[in-house]
Amino acid sequence: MSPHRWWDRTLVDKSQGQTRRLCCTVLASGSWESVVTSFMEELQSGLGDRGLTVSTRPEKGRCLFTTRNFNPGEVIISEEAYVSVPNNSGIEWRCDGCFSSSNLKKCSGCQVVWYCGSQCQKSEWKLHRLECGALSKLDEDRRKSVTPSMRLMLKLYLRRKLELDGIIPATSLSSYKLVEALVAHMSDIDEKQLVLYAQMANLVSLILQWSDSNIKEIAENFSRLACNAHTICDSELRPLGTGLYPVISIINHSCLPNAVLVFEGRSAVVHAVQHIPKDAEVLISYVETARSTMTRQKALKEQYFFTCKCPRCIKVGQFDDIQESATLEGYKCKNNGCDGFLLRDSDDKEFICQQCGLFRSKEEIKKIASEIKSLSDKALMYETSHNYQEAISTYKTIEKLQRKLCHNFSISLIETREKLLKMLMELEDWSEALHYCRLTIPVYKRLYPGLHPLLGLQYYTCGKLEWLLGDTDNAVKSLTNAVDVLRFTHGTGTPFMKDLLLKLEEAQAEASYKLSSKESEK
Ligand SMILES: C[S@@+](CC[C@H](N)C(=O)[O-])C[C@H]1O[C@@H](n2cnc3c(N)ncnc32)[C@H](O)[C@@H]1O
Repeated sequence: MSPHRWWDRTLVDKSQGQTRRLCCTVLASGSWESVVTSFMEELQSGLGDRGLTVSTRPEKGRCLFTTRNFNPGEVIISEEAYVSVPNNSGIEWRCDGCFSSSNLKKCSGCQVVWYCGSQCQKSEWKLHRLECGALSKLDEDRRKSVTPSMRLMLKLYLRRKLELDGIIPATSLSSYKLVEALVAHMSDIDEKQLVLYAQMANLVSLILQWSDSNIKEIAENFSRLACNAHTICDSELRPLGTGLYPVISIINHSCLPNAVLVFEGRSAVVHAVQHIPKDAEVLISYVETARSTMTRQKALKEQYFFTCKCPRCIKVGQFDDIQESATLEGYKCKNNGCDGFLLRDSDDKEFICQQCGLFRSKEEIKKIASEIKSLSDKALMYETSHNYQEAISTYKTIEKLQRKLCHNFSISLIETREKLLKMLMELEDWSEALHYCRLTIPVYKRLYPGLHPLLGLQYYTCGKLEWLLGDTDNAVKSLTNAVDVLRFTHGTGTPFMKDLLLKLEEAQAEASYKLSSKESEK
């Protein structure tokens, strides 16, 4: 029997068996339908007070709809993580409670989990007491091989146990029932992935050492996590960990979203980024929106198993979509004064500028692209070994070549400039960092129109650099631009936003002091 058939049978048959087993557990009296109905009623009543409702659409499954108007910047919903883990790797660790990376001490019991102090340790103790017991029984090598994804799964099962034992209460908006209701896409994942989930499930079961643990169910939950868990980021959108937010996970995707998901500590907060009328679907983006339709659709299909039919995606193949893709991921016109986009000619031998008609040879493009490729491998090597001087000089050469090859609004060019900006900031070369930051602003404005956190954060970086360099007037302008976006995407009450507003006030005060000093000198 081929492994494929074996997996098909095991997972599908056991899945049905498991669904029945759970029904029986939940159903002391009444039918499965009545359990689902009462669970949905509870969820609807929990959401009703917030002006939200869940409805189901054949092509999307569950969807989150509004039952009132939401203004730009308004919080649509916020949710604590049902379970979460920091992205601890062999080189970087964070506190399990607040994800901070300072003053960490290892849990003396399991030697796996870190805390920044007794407050975080205490707040996590109910769950960690069980996890610590399980991890402590492992030998050192096995303990070291416990990945964040495996810990997330362990915590999921331990939280379910605490809920069943009545130690952590289940509520209408936070319960394992909501986790079970999340899509798992078991019939869509390929055999290789199934085998991987099964191997991970085996390890989780080995760590839990529960006589009734069900490998198939754990594997299915791994698949659930893959399309429902969120990367938890700090206010500047740097990834810190992973969390499962079962209510926010009801929100579907659009490449033209009307809402954005940000994090305040481990709490997930969804803000409206435009006026959302009553009876509209709340939509966030699951993928980087500044990509061509083909790239976005590929990413959505691979991880979430659907074809997006949002207003941007239905334009696929139309002239403006082709233009957008060729600008984002294509080449530039040979004529430096022209900002046209290139398409292949009918013989597929050359590229033709769609604005001025100038030809560009495929050979020339290939040559520059292969130079960039070999330099990129080198630059990455320098970067990962923290040899920033060499990395910067190599990325500068890449940037020069990309300016010859790619359209001014190309993603690869902006990615290189972003890398240079980050490394130059690391080396405290503020003036060069500002040079690259300023180059990214017009591109960000085009790539992220409207209220997008990445545009706001880029203005913020620009403003900080300008202020550090004593260019107070421009710092005020950039920080004002940052506030104009981020007060909608991040709200105004977070420590990050309070700090930004304070910085803006200080920059404004300094600018007016400088102005009055100049006037009194006259
Ligand atoms: C995080 S869940 C969203 C909630 C989901 N609709 C449910 O019923 O639980 C992600 C899954 O929802 C579906 N989905 C999300 N956005 C979609 C869209 N724009 N079109 C079709 N399906 C979508 C896909 O099946 C995807 O894997």
